[in-house]
Amino acid sequence: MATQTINKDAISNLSFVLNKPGDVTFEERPKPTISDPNDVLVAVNYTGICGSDVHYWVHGAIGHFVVKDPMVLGHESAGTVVEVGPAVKNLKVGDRVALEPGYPCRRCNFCRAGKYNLCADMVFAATPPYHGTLTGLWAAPADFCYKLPDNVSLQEGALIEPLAVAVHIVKQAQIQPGQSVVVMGAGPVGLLCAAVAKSYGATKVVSVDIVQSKLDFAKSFSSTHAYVSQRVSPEENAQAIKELADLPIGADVVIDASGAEPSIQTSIHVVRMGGTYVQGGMGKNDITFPIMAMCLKEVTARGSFRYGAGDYELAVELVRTGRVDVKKLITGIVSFKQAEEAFQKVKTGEAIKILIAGPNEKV
Ligand SMILES: NC(=O)c1ccc[n+]([C@@H]2O[C@H](COP(=O)([O-])OP(=O)(O)OC[C@H]3O[C@@H](n4cnc5c(N)ncnc54)[C@H](O)[C@@H]3O)[C@@H](O)[C@H]2O)c1
Ligand SMILES: OC[C@H](O)C(O)[C@@H](O)CO
Repeated sequence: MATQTINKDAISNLSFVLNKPGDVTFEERPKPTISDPNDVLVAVNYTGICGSDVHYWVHGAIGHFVVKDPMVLGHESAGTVVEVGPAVKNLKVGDRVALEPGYPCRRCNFCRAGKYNLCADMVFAATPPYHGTLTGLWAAPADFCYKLPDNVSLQEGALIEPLAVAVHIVKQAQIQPGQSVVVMGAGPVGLLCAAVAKSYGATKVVSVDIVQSKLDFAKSFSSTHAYVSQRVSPEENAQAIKELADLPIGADVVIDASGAEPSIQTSIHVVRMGGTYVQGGMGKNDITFPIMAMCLKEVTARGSFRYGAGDYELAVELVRTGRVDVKKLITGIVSFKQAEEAFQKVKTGEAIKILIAGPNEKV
């Protein structure tokens, strides 16, 4: 099959580049091309801002990932296919897709086992040294681009990435119908974890945060209960959560989507004997952790990192079927040239999700 193209030359590849902490510029970068017959070229329509983008913008590093050279930010994107490689079977020009932004080696044991998020050779957008998706054109393997159903918008498509993070966390938690779930943190990831937990059949979903307005939103979104964490001991906060949600023996599952030390400590005290705890939040590298409570309760503790086989497909399906209404998380949409202002709003906590329109998109 011959390579199809549309109007690619008319598309700008203006990109939002982080030069060093606090220093961002717009730059017309060379257009990517299809280098593998299985690749597609996508015009990026919308990109959400993740906490990690903000972290790189402010600090220039996350753990051992350090921005040493200028790097294009962004990895939560949806776009429109403008060119397909000759071997691509699943997509055609004009298809609207959610972009999965990490490309594993496909050959190591983790990749072969479907746990490709653990691949040591992962090439992940906007994780140094790799450029991100706040750009005009993006080249990607076609099987990491997920066609959006007709009833799912491109704006919703940009929310598939954080939703896939939540899907992976909830899968790690192995939630069963009728179970109780406490979610620490009511930022985008925590909110989406609560919604996915509910769609997995959890009947009590308690959101915990330190900000009342976030919890008000959580209640309107999908949580059955909300608790404002107090400046008391983790044991006292855990007891108050149990009383609030009528969970005398504790919650079946606790998910941390905050990364905050007090919240992680409270989690272990609020989970029931034999319950499950999943670490989704990324905070300090090391914290004080209540190992005795974990040991005596025989807690099953798991980590969760990005997403793996089937997670993007399920995220798209949850949106298609209306089980998770990601539209409600979109606080606003700004033009590409307003990207820095949007970053500022996310940093100050003024917005849940702001989408940045692609450089070729009219707002
Ligand atoms: N595991 C992964 O693959 C993965 C992927 C994306 C994001 N993350 C991480 O998930 C976390 C959530 O992401 P987000 O985008 O929602 O971030 P966010 O910063 O918007 O949300 C974190 C929330 O935690 C709340 N919080 C802070 N201290 C708290 C405490 N003591 N108790 C309860 N809540 C508290 C904050 O008020 C905020 O609402 C972050 O740590 C992020 O780095 C992990
Ligand atoms: O959603 C994916 C995450 O934001 C990334 O893994 C980032 O936190 C580290 O590269």
